[in-house]
Amino acid sequence: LTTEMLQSGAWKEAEFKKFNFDSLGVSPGSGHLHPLMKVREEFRQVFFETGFEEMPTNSFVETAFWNFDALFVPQQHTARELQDTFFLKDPVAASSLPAIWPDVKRVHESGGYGSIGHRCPWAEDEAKKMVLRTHTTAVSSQMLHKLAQEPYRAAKYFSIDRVYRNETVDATHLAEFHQIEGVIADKNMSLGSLIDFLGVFFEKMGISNLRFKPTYNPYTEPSMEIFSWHDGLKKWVEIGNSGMFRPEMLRPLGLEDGVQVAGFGLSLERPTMIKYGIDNIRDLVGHKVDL
Ligand SMILES: COC[C@@H]1[C@H](c2ccc(C#Cc3ccccc3)cc2)[C@@H]2CN(C(=O)Nc3ccc(OC4CC4)cc3)C[C@@H](O)[C@@H](O)CN12
Repeated sequence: LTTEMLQSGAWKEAEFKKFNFDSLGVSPGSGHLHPLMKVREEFRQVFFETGFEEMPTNSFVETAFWNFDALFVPQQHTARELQDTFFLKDPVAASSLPAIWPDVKRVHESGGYGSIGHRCPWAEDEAKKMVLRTHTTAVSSQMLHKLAQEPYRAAKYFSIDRVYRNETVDATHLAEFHQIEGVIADKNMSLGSLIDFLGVFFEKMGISNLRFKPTYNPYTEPSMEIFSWHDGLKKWVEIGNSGMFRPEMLRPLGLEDGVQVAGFGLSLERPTMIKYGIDNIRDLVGHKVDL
């Protein structure tokens, strides 16, 4: 049946076969997950397999309190300056802070729980500022605070979501990237058990032969950078960061002495770019994505 047959009326004399309503028809070009979402799904399955529950990370905006202060990040830390953090203009600040803020202030200014603190001034107004979260640890701190409100239980939480850093962008860094974070709360958690767990976790992603290097994070002590030998590049590649959360963070959140919490993190973009052989992050995200 053609346009000409319809226009000339020739269709009236033509013989047509019966319409087959059971035919499948031409399959449409199907959609597919973005590479980042494919790799995100792989990590999510590994977390579920290892008994983690997913954290609610739907709020990109957090107070500086949860993003920094509750993590024992001093108010004078450079990470809290405009060059590293996106501060909101509206609303510029939260109207109030969680009830635990006096204990957080005390630990920052004069220590506690065996710590000498930062011995720097701590202002409520600084903690009330609204920021685009610079790490998903801003959610982990709130989840640990909630956990502390219940009778003690061991818990494993994870999140894979967007975080924002006001950094200069280059071929492998954008102001927005995805952080993968795992947090394990237990009464028998040690650095050794964290190292063992990380070996199991990364093995499930096909990454073995890990090496650990001491490093510094404001909210974890000890802290370790995680490295893996990359056969293609013939060199040790930094694949993440980890550590034991400090008592100066855990105790003001309400977690009792004896509860240890380990945490680790990596980005989603780096493994995705390596897996798909993408050199420039703009080929992964942005308007010109021809997959
Ligand atoms: C501002 O950038 C931070 C980001 C991102 C990162 C770093 C630290 C954390 C963290 C944490 C943490 C620590 C303690 C407690 C809780 C969370 C999360 C993401 C990656 C972390 N990194 C990173 O992802 N590298 C990586 C990961 C996987 C990978 O897979 C390959 C197939 C083998 C390859 C590389 C390391 C570097 O890329 C680093 O230069 C960039 N880092």
